[in-house]
Amino acid sequence: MADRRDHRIIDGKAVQHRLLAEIRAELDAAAKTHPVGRLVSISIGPSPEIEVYVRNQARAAAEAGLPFEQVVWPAEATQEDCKRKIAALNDDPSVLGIILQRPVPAHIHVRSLQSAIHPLKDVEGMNPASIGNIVYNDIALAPCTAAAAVEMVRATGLSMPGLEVVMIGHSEIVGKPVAFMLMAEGATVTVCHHMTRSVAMHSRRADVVIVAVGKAHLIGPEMIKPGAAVIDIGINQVTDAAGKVRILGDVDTEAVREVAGWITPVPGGVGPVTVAMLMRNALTAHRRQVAAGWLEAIEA
Ligand SMILES: Nc1nc(=O)c2c([nH]1)NC[C@@H]1CN(c3ccc(C(=O)N[C@@H](CCC(=O)O)C(=O)O)cc3)C=[N+]21
Repeated sequence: MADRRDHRIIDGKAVQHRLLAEIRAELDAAAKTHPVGRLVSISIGPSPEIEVYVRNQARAAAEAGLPFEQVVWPAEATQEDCKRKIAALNDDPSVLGIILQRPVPAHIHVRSLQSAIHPLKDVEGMNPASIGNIVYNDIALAPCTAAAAVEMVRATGLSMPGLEVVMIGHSEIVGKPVAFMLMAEGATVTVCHHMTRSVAMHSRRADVVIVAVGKAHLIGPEMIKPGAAVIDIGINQVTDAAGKVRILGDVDTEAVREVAGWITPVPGGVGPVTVAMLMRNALTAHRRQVAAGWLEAIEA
């Protein structure tokens, strides 16, 4: 585990607790005027990586004072069953937000279910309306992992206008939203992917390198400009020589931290902040529902 006292390590747990304290204060204030509904976290079928995330969602919701419900639908649920249940959650005023964990079983079309979640309850920011709004710089309900990466760049204190950022990975849930969100802050963003001829040519000139590829220790010290910030979004399960399963990031943290000016560890970096972003999106969804007149004010 990376040494926490090293000032180059951005401590995701510390960022998470700071954000959750802010969210708790704002939720307590919001609950005085309108009832705050519950966040419903849906998984379809069992999946270990989801278990970890949902467990951390429940803990963060408790810390933020947000009502939370975990729902597990059977792996054999049909697309129609799921759509019908999501429609019922959309219409239930006691439900504040809905997140559908990925992966879903192969027979389920996740994009179609994602789009079934009402945009005002889409706390994951994956409804095409939410994703589209990112292009219009309305990034209030952004995908949580992408929002967490942006929060980590903010935590470095680096001035965003003109910042040279290289995003390695171009997924719809991370790479693409991160690029748009940082452009909105004035950064110059280069997006690399598996067809990029030389990733190192780009990463070595970057002030900030963000990586979300899914390959353990893909990024070594030779790919980083001395003093640059390195944001590691990778979550790779690796079985070590002793047969122990470990979580490794896409960055060789111990080697790269000697070159980097800032680095986020895995675990303990972007993961906890992703969970905090989900809670912040829940607060945003509540506010948007109040503004849309969906919730009856509490009589003073
Ligand atoms: N619609 C959807 N959105 C997601 O964002 C999403 C998803 N589905 N499916 C699963 C993956 C995985 N994921 C994690 C987020 C945080 C931690 C996390 O908190 N990790 C801790 C370590 C885990 C622990 O041991 O507590 C850390 O990095 O420090 C883990 C995993 C989000 N995912």
